[in-house]
Amino acid sequence: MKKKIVLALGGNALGSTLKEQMDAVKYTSKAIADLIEEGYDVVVAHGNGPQVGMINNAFTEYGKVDSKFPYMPLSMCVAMSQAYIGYDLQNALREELLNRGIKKSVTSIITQVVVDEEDPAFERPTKPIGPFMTADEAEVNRARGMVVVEDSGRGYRRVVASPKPQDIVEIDTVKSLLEAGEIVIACGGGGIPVVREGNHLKGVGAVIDKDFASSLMAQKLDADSFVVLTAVEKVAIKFGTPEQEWLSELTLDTAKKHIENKEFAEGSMLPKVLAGLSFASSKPGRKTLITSLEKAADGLAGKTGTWIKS
Ligand SMILES: Nc1ncnc2c1ncn2[C@@H]1O[C@H](COP(=O)(O)OP(=O)(O)O)[C@@H](O)[C@H]1O
Ligand SMILES: NC(=O)OP(=O)(O)O
Repeated sequence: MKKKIVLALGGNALGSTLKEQMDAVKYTSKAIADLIEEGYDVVVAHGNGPQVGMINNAFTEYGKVDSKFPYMPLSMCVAMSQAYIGYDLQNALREELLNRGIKKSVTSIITQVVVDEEDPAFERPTKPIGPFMTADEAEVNRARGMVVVEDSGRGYRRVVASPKPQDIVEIDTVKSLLEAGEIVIACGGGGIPVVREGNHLKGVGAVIDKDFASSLMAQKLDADSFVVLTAVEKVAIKFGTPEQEWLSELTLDTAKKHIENKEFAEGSMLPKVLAGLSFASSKPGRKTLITSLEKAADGLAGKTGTWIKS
């Protein structure tokens, strides 16, 4: 039987600017097409931090030129980022598959993800979006009402609320397309954050973490494996120190111990490990792989990467 996998693509698979994105998606599509050729049924999710920040900044700047222009909600900017990235990614993947003689349609689904309006994350913005800033630019933007934090010595970045995903509105559509043998791109940028108001879905100002949203999607699709693709081949403890130790496997217990010891950086590796743990512990037999895009096929073949198993 074919194996179902959900891939979560990190920032290095997409680039930050349009030129970088157009180049990166070609490269990324080759790695995804390799997995499709190997016989995996694939659903792809992706991040949007740089892109959603760029879109939001563009509307803010335009608002200064045209005072009649209405405020553009962050939820709408997430929707735009899904289309902006999905358009390039689905075309690159479609072309790569055709070049290999594989005829499969690739579809990006505008995906809404339900969050809890009472989620404490709304009171404590943590998700970095947009470009890095200098200390002076950070001050100017703080005066405009943005929350800006210093990011691990790399500069300053705007942060926004990042509530936990509770439900995926379009999950049945994703399931149907997957069962029909199509390649689906869904939960882009963690999904458009919405809250339910009866039959109405109201967009809210936040950016959901794509690792948490794609872990939830993998659980709802009953995927065999959840695969988090980032810039490192494995997860490490004592990361970035001379004692750094790459890990091939994390059990639920060892992962919890390393989390308590603060081995995984908040805002980068920690959400990946937590999202991976959530999938691996949701049903016996489910496994999460964290590795790089280049090593995805080797990782799935059990040759590398960090596997999280229950
Ligand atoms: N313990 C760790 N093990 C491995 N990488 C880590 C660790 N802590 C932090 N990192 C860093 O986290 C990065 C992944 O986070 P990030 O770049 O935010 O993800 P994304 O690929 O989704 O954009 C890795 O490339 C690495 O530089
Ligand atoms: N939404 C999201 O998690 O984006 P990044 O992966 O780019 O941070």
